[in-house]
Amino acid sequence: MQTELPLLVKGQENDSSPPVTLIKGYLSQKQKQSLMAEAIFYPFTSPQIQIFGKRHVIPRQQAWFGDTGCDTRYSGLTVTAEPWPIYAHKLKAKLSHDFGIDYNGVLVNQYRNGQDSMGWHCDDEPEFKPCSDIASISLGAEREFVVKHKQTKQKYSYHLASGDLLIMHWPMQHDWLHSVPKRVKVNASRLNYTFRQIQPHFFK
Ligand SMILES: O=C(O)CCC(=O)C(=O)O
Ligand SMILES: [Fe+2]
Repeated sequence: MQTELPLLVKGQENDSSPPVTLIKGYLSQKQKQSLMAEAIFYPFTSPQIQIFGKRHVIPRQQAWFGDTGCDTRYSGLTVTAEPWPIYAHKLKAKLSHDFGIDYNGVLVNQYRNGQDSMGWHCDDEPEFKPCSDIASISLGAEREFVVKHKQTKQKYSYHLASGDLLIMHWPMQHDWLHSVPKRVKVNASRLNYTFRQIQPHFFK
C-alpha cells in the first residue's frame, strides 16, 4: 500500500506572509472518522455575547477540554476545562510527538453549515503561555480561513479541508487577525480543534 505523504505548504515564503505552517492531509481516514464519531457526544454550547449592549448567540457551537486548572475565557465567559475525550487526547499526543509541543487545552468549534462563522479576532488571551503557537485541525466541510495583517490590512486566504493541520506560529496573534467567514453555499458541517498552551490555574 502506498502511503500518502502530507503536503506541506509553508508560510514565511516572503517577509510579509503570515507565520503559518499548513500540512494538508495531516490526519488519516481512521483518525478523522474516530474524531468525528466522538464529537457527536461533545457538550457543545452556543454562549450569548454582548455587542454594543445587545445580546447575541454566537454563530457556531463550542466546547473546551483540557488538563485540570486549564480554564480559559472566550466570548467574555470563563469556561472550566472538561476532561479530555479519548480521541481529542490522542490528537494532543500526536501533536506532541510530531512537533514537540505539549498542549494542555483545546477549543472545539462546530460550524453547523455555511451560515455559521467566526469573526475577526486574534488569540492573545492573558491565560495563554506567552509567545506560544496554536495548532488548528479541521474536519468535515472545507471552509476558508482568512488572515489579515493588523497594520497593512493585507489578506491571505487558506482553504482548510478535512484532516488539514494549520499551525499559527508566534507572532501571528500579535500581528494578524483571522476569521472564518460565512459561506452560504456550504451545507455540511465542519469541526475545528484549536490546541492551546494555557498557564494552569491562571484564574485562581
Ligand atoms: O475554525 C477555525 O478554523 C478557526 C477557529 C479559531 O480561530 C479559534 O478557535 O480561535
Ligand atoms: Fe482564533
